[in-house]
Amino acid sequence: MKPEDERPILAPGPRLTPIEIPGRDPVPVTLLTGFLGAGKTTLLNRILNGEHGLRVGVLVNDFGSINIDAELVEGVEENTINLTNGCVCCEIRDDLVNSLEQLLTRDDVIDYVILEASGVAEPEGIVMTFLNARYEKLLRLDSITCVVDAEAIFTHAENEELTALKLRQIGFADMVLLNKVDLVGPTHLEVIEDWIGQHLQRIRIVQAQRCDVPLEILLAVGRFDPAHLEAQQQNPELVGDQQTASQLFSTWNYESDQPFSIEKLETMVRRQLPASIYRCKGIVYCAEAPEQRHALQAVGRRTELTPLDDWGTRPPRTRIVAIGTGFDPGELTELFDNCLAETTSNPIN
Ligand SMILES: Nc1nc2c(ncn2[C@@H]2O[C@H](COP(=O)(O)OP(=O)(O)OP(=O)(O)O)[C@@H](O)[C@H]2O)c(=O)[nH]1
Repeated sequence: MKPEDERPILAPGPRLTPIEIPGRDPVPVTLLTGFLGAGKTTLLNRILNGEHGLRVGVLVNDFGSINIDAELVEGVEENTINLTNGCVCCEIRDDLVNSLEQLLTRDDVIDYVILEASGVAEPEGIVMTFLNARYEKLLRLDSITCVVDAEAIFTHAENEELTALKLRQIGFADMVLLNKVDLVGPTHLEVIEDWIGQHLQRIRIVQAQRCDVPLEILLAVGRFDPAHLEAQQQNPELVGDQQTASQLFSTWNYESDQPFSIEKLETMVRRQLPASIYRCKGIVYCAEAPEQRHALQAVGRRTELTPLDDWGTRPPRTRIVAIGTGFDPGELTELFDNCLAETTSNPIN
């Protein structure tokens, strides 16, 4: 392991007095990693809706000033903490630390913690936070599952930094969920498994559609292995010139009280979203169903617009984020503005 002063981004920080709550065992923590849009929230919801009988505390981190993921996590409002506007691996590490402490020192005991990292997060930095001596009596890192999008894993492969980040997310995990197998054929799956095998050894890979795997391989599995972490920290395939998420990615936010036309929005996102946008997601106010919230999901140009619950007492308001590199924010705003229901001139062709 490198000395701490050489790892300004990755070191856990000098918080060395262990926190202890008498009579409480360390709480197991599962870390969900994986690139933007791979299926982490899908997996989180599957776990939360599964039959495990655990009181789960959830930390969700979105990169961008609007945390859409927190709105897409199903049914654990009071135990969900949003970590917004940065990445828990670096920019908002203190928020992660504070939120963890808040969750784990509450009077009403949490049995399990799941952290969904943002899709741009460097996993090592987060792992080092969990391994801080301050938490050795408070939590136990149980496992790190990396979700991989079988369809999009090689998208933008020409961007070496992006590919290196995806590889690090896989390399620091103790299990890979090769997800979205419905979108690719068996040969492509073999190519991905070979690619992972060429760079990394002994990584368990489980194929899945919509992250549908048994809970038994996800929770309380005790898979985290410090020796594997140490080996990966020295693995020449994974070390490299790590940049912070905000150096590598730009975010764009959109908010509006005016309703969208579902049809215009879907068509625009499918046909006109710039290729430099890796991920776009949001909660949408639609003219066709004004009482109901809709979730907009786009990974590349693959798009889903799905109805959620009613707005209820919340004022209807669209909030969308996009993450990518080298796009023109003004152009993006114009594209979305053109999909508002009352806009008559729409350049979509
Ligand atoms: N076809 C298909 N779509 C999937 C599968 N799993 C997830 N999706 C869709 O992929 C999109 C992204 O899924 P999320 O679970 O939000 O991905 P994520 O990793 O949490 O995304 P970020 O948090 O933004 O990085 C959504 O539209 C999902 O419905 C799958 O196995 N097959």
